[in-house]
Amino acid sequence: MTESSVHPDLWPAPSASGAVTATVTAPGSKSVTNRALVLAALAAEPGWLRRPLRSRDTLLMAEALRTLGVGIEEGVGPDGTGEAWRIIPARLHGPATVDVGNAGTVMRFLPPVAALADGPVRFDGDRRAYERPLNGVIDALRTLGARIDDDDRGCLPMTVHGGGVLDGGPVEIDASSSSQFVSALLLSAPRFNQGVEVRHTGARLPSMPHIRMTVDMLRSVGAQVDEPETGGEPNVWRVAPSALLGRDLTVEPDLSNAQPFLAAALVTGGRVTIPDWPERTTQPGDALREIFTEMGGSCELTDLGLTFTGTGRIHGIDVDLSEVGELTPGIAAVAALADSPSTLRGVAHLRLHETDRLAALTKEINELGGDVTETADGLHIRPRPLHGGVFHTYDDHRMATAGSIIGLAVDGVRIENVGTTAKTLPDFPQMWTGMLEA
Ligand SMILES: O=C(O)C1=C[C@@H](OP(=O)(O)O)[C@@H](O)[C@H](O)C1
Ligand SMILES: C=C(OP(=O)(O)O)C(=O)O
Repeated sequence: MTESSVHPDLWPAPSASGAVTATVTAPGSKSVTNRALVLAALAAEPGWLRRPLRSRDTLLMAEALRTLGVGIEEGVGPDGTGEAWRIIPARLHGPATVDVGNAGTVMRFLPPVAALADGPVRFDGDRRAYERPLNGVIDALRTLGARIDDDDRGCLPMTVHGGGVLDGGPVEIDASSSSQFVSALLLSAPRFNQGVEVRHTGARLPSMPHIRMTVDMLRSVGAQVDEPETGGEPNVWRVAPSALLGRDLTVEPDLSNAQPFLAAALVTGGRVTIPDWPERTTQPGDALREIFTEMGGSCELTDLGLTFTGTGRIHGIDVDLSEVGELTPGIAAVAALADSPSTLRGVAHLRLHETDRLAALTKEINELGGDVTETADGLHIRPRPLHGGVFHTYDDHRMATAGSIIGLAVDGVRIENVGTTAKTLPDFPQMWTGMLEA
């Protein structure tokens, strides 16, 4: 187990002296980068990954794949522009130890890859990673022919005893606690002897855009996928066995990490542009265009990117966030500053994220004078005048950015361990102060 650190350091979140006007370039998407790395590692030929996100979660993914034998050369692209990684697939092998940190994508996407490796692969990670559900992946892999030693606990640490090949075939899983169970099985499935048929049996399935992202990216490297949204059976995904192409992929900016910057325009009545906002995307962050508009701004997608303009007034919202759960902390922060109450629904599974996000948001906003209550599947937020204080972050990058949003409007907010943003956005403090000085 890698210890999650206790950080005595407190970062004074800067308040905004007026309307923020800035252009902020968001680094690459975590979810796209880590899917692209897995697919490139499983391909039949080398590929390129341009503008990859360089953060804790993606560097852990790259390091784990290297440990399994994959070549990943970090450098600039063939035309000399921007960062590009060359990924050279190779025979996957153990013995190896994979550190997943607290990355859901690493702890869920890599066990199926390890099942295709020759030799034992041990998985370990942060203390919190031991508590995050993995049973959907472990049970499914056993059904599909893998041997896994997890002391029957259904979570980390564990060892996948890869046999070099995996049968694959039909499997039922309950992915109501994380969409990543489904994505994990689909991503490696072209390399299973029979491919896979995943049938989700649970009552709910969160984060559907992330499953769409998995399906889209599989298809873009040549995989054949049947899925519910293009005429397939409800709750069933099928991936045929096939070789995967090595591609040249440019990673989109991380729209969920663009959230705090867009929120700054909303909260201060300013204007923020995020260049390279994709016209079409499976990223859940695209929903911010609608959600933040409803909360009091307007947005425009042009050749310059997405420009969001605030009005200086923030309205409460009643919204089901089950599809876009990772946006919840940022929306809760804005809602705490609104002129009317908000209800955020459909996100019970956030209790199993980096921290219990529903409990953490409730406690931290209330300690600044707020009035937030937890519901069975979300939050009620009644705005109150807030005051300064310490905003604890529980090793959760999105708690740190949420606290910073509040700090724009409330003097004296200090963020505990702002460095935890390195999970997906290592330069956050500099980007944030840069935005305010622009
Ligand atoms: O597949 C992915 O890249 C992700 C899926 C979602 O997970 P859950 O379905 O567990 O919420 C999301 O919250 C996470 O940040 C990234
Ligand atoms: C839930 C998140 O991360 P993970 O990929 O670790 O699940 C997140 O980034 O909000």
